[in-house]
Amino acid sequence: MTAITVDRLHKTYVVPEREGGLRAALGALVRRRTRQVRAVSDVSFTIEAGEVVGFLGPNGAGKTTTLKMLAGLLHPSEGTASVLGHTPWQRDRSYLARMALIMGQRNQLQWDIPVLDSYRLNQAVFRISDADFRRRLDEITELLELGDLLRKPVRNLSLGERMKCEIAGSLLHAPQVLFLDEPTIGLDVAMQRRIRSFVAEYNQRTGACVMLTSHYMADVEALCRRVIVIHHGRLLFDGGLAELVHRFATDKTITVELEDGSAVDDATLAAVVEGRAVERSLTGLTLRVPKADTPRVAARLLAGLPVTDLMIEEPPIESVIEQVFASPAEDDEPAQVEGPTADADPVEAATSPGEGATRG
Ligand SMILES: Nc1ncnc2c1ncn2[C@@H]1O[C@H](COP(=O)(O)OP(=O)(O)OP(=O)(O)O)[C@@H](O)[C@H]1O
Repeated sequence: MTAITVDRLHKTYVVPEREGGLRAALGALVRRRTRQVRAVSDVSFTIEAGEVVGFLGPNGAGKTTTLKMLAGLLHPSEGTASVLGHTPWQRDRSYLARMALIMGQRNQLQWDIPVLDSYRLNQAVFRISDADFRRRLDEITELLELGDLLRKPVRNLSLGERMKCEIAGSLLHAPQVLFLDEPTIGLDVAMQRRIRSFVAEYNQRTGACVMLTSHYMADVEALCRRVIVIHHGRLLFDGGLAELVHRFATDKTITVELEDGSAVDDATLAAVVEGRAVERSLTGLTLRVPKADTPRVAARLLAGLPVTDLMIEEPPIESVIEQVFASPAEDDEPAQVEGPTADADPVEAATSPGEGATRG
């Protein structure tokens, strides 16, 4: 069953443009200049129920804007989307009760009151029965090891503790679609791992569909078999993680172990690798070669050096992604227009009972 359908979605922000100085400020009162920032351009994809999909792109690619549209916080400029059969920006109460947007850099919980009190607030907002609330809270408390944290005011929690409590609070209404925007940002490696395994567990237990943005490739590798990559607002790739590496990786890494790594002199090594850059280690060496040259270079290494072991690998996902993101913009020059300054998006500015779980 398809959970999310996005069809030719566009979002252009209209932002006021002001020059410094009194003269410009006075001029702006009668004649305002605005600039259009194209954040999302013609993006289409579908996601099936139960899928966990990585939503990748460099800073400013349009990920958060897309997630905000799907969570109903922003109206698109053009295009349509359907999530669980709802049009997100219509903000039906029944839709808000079935999804959650969790942003690593935003707070949902009330700063000065104990975590549990914020959860009680969510219970009232989402009309969760006492029995369901207790059962879900017990389950999540155990999985995330929340323990005593529930009684502490949020301001006394560490970043990692707060993030665990934020995630737990956003799941008490048992959403079927999760939009996770950098849920592990700034957390130490152990906490990242804990959150990752919790998301995997939640997905397996409930069959919820998850869209995840993260700059940590470990999150993506652990959770997502499929990735959607956007760049400059446009969809660049939609497919398997392995396929992404295969399609975009131009090089392979060859690592060899040598009988006595340090004994190979520079001149011999340079001749064998034909002057390529080589990284030496205590036990051998590593070099990156274009895919097509891999068999020939491997053969030269085996013939020319005292090799005890040889490995050929795809480059790490981080470096493949870096390569993908390095591709130039097609037409991302912001269009300059003159006109009235746009007000804040009415949906984004709105407050409603559902906003407890859909912060922007
Ligand atoms: N409220 C806004 N008003 C004007 N421009 C905006 C607004 N929000 C985002 N943008 C612009 O839209 C583009 C896409 O931003 P968005 O936050 O969606 O990217 P992102 O992929 O989530 O980036 P990051 O990884 O840095 O969070 C950027 O050029 C950004 O400056």
